[in-house]
Amino acid sequence: MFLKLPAVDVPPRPWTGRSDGDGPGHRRWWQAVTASDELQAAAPGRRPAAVLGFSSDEGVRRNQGRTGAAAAPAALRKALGPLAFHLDRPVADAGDVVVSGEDLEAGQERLGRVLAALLDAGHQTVVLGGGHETAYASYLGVSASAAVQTGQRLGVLNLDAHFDLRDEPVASSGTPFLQMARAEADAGREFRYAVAGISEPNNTRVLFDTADKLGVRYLLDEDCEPNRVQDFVAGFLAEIDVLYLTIDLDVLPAAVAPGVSAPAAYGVPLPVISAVCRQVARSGKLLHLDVAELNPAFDIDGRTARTAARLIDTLLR
Ligand SMILES: N=CN[C@@H](CCC(=O)O)C(=O)O
Ligand SMILES: [Mn+2]
Ligand SMILES: [Mn+2]
Repeated sequence: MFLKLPAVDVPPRPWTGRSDGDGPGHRRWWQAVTASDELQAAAPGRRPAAVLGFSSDEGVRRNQGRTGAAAAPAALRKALGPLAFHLDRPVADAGDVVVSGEDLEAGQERLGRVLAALLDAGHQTVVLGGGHETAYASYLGVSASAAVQTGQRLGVLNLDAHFDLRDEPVASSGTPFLQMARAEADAGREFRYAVAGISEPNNTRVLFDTADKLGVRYLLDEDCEPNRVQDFVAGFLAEIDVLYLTIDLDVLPAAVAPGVSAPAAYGVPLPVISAVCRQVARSGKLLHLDVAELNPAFDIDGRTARTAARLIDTLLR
């Protein structure tokens, strides 16, 4: 029984990559990924993964950043394609939702509808952003999913140099978590939001005050020493049932993540971020994940996309 999904804007295309042969021992991601027309409702057991692109620049443009993130889903697939496939679950590509012109809100709603359908059919979902306005699109899907609607406690863990809690008249890549806080309050739920990697000089006093008012748990980039991050994440996971993990690639040092709107002068080292991903994967609580803010136009050697691809691979183990 194939899954009927709400329409995407660009259907999945065949993946490409290096070929060492056809046998299972030679398998790479591009040979393993199937198109979403082969997506089925998940049988009990290891959840199949579904990848969905959110091609959007509009949030970054509204937030006065350097645009280019609309090209990120394609760049992320290109970086994932040649990786050796060691996962013990199938992966399907559901195509892309594309933000056309300035209508960010309509695009976020479309993404949310497809995502909720994938989640409710039992998939481990991965959204390839987009600027960090991707997070609000992800939230629309996650909050509409049966898991959250039936009362499971949702936690949002953001790996980011920024709070993205801006109070602005229009939504942007700087506002998604304040939008979520308001939506959760409207739904009568507690907003559980934690951020690791906050750069003090890159967030104003107003943003810290907003975080404190909302009860946001955060760890500064300079405090992201391995044991401390592990305790921080473990404490957060203990209070929730299902996790939405969002990785803003500007949490990483500019040397490994130059291709973002706002490269980090300090950044949290990749081994620390990777350890968080392993911890989250092991927890069994990961409902949904996304990666955001990749800007291929500034991505020297594809470093940022390669790093993101590796983290996605780690999270699906
Ligand atoms: N997505 C959010 N971006 C940051 C950008 C900061 C900067 O450009 O320095 C923010 O709004 O805080
Ligand atoms: Mn950021
Ligand atoms: Mn962000």
